[in-house]
Amino acid sequence: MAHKVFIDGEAGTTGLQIRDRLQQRSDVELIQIDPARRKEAGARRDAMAAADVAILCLPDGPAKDAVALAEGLDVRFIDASTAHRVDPDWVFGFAELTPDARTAIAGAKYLSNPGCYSTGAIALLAPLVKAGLIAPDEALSINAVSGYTGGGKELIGEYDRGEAPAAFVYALAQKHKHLPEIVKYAGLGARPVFAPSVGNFAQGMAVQIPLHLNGQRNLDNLRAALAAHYDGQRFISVVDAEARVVPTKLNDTNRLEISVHGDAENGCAVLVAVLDNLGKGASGAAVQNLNIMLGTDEGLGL
Ligand SMILES: NC(=O)C1=CN([C@@H]2O[C@H](COP(=O)(O)OP(=O)(O)OC[C@H]3O[C@@H](n4cnc5c(N)ncnc54)[C@H](OP(=O)(O)O)[C@@H]3O)[C@@H](O)[C@H]2O)C=CC1
Ligand SMILES: CC(=O)N[C@@H](CCC(=O)OP(=O)(O)O)C(=O)O
Repeated sequence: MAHKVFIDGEAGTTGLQIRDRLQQRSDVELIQIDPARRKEAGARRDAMAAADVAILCLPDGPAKDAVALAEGLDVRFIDASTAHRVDPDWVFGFAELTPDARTAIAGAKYLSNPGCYSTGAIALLAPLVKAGLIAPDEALSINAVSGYTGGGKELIGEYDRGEAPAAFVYALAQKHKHLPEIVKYAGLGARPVFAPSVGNFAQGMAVQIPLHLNGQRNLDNLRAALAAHYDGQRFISVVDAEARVVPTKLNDTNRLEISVHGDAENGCAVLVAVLDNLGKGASGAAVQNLNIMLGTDEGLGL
């Protein structure tokens, strides 16, 4: 029998991409509501009651409301928003993070999907903190460039109407919503400085972490620790450092690629993660998590 899945926020950027990935599948039946009623509490509760899994592709407030709305229902959640990512009652859906992550995801009733920038930053930092090559309390900085779909319908509208600049840097007040999850899941004891930016391209991102080399921390050891952590993973790999890193390289895939750049003589390095903000950074990861929760092949539809 097909698994019943309701995408709350199906008309949004993340929701549409999840729907595209699921609607061809015979093992999944999408529960849909009349678009005109898509924000009505009653219609949404009925849809959640009929579903095995509800995928929330909503802003944070409505995502919290949706969980409250489902009180008493036998439905599992995947929340694509930031609302529950550091909530201890929710499983953080990053399958490649730890050896037992997939077991936790498979058994989750409440699962939060990682943020796009966070996916890149945590993918780079967590293995290196664990390997002792980055101290948890080290003063770190993270730079990133994202396609504009990361800003949802509102920012997409600005670019579509020609009202947005070719590129901009933002969130410099250090209150970006991804910082708490980066600190928690990378295993940091101090908040990194985060400077994201947006460019005039729809999808794709590159997350960069500059590092000074020292003692054990050389380019080979950094690369070896990351390669060992992701050895055998289907969607994350360590690749050669190219002169140009192109943020759109992995668009329309669920992949994330890591490269280690730098110069031993100068003692400086930059770690880079490339991913599609709508792929491994959102909708692809949500489908990967759904597959693990349903006990099907992790890469189905990806
Ligand atoms: N875009 C990205 O790269 C990523 C997004 N996310 C997260 O996913 C979530 C969705 O983001 P995104 O798809 O980009 O956003 P969009 O703005 O594209 O879509 C949000 C959708 O939610 C709907 N919505 C808003 N309020 C309500 C409500 N009260 N009840 C029901 N539906 C509502 C909107 O309806 P309407 O159609 O009327 O506007 C819209 O369809 C957010 O929490 C975002 O942070 C996570 C990772 C990456
Ligand atoms: C380009 C852009 O605006 N990006 C968004 C992050 C993407 C997103 O919505 O992230 P989560 O839902 O994963 O937290 C931002 O910086 O707020």
